[in-house]
Amino acid sequence: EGIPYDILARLGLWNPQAPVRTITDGSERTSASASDDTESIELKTLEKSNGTTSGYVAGIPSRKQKEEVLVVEDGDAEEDPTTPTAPVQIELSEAFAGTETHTKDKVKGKGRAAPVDDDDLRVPMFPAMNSVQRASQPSMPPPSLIVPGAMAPPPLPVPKLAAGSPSLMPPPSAPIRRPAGASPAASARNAQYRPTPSSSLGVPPSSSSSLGVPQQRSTLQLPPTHSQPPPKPRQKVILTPGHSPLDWANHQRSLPFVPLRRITPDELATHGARKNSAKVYWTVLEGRVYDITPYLPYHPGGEKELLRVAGKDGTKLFNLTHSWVNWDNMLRGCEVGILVSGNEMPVKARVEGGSDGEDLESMD
Ligand code: HEM
Repeated sequence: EGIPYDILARLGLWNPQAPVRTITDGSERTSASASDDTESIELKTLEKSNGTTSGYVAGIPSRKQKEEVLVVEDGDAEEDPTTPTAPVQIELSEAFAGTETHTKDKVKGKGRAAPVDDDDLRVPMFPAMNSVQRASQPSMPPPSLIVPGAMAPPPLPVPKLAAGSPSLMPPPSAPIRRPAGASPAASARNAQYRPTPSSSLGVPPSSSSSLGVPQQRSTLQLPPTHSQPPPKPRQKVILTPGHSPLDWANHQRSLPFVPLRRITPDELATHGARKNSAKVYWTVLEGRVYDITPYLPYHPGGEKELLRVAGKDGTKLFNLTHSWVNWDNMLRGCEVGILVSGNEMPVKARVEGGSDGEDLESMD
């Protein structure tokens, strides 16, 4: 058991040239000093009590002997020699003045032969590795780790953050990717979240174009459709107050009933947008003649658009514009007759040159 003393000697924990060695060799007490005599006496006592000198091997004292001798040096002969106290430090300090001290526990505790083992001696760094104190003295290792004959721990790599360091590449410049269709204002807003090229903490830019990968479109964006031209902007007409569709529905019911009559294209033409002093406008939807004059201020598409069909058949244009509109129901109170050809008119009416006063019931 125990650590070979040659290893202890290499590690500086034991010096064969130290006075301690002469003390343990009881047969060589010829030119001892006063202190040596005292130590020899105590050694004899120990030999008596133990009855053996088994701890002495080739002039190198065993650890137990060292402890006993150290107890003697401590001046307390009755102290338990196995008590883990500081005498070892005293002895080693005297043997190697100016060098590092080691406690007995470190040698004895786990029976290890390497007191410089980092697992046992690892202590928190002070100053810290990246502290200002260490930076001012970069070559000075921690004093608690100095062991004679042992290598100092290699300095931990400290990252160099200084600009221009040849070991570090400069941060790549972040390409500014602007999505298609983004407004300059939106790009300006997003710019504050984009890492600047000078920032070393920014996320490295991922330039997909440099990798040959086509840039992905946003999944929220509708696929482009080139089959149809873009629709024209809707021409919204601001209706005057009190002329909403609901208002028209109420107003239509209040219109007086007009007996339906046969209306020729010539009579229809007299109710057109031009040369109409009466300002009464008629139109035809699927053969039925409607007076659209009261509806003009209610038309969501505006009066101008509605007057395009005044004095003529407006079925085609109506359906091209809004075929979904239920014109039959909307213009029920505005109906004035049915469109007939000139040949369908009675002879009397044709001779008289008009159909005014001829309703459909009288013609039947
Ligand atoms: C002849 C009887 C007509 C009636 C009863 C009528 C009725 C209506 C109605 C109810 C709407 C609203 C449709 C909706 O919001 O979905 C509308 C919108 C419109 N109408 Fe007419 N319309 C008539 C004739 C015309 C004509 C001849 C034109 C012109 C060619 C026209 C042009 C428009 C336009 C452009 C709109 C869209 C207004 C908007 O965008 O809000 N309408 N019309």
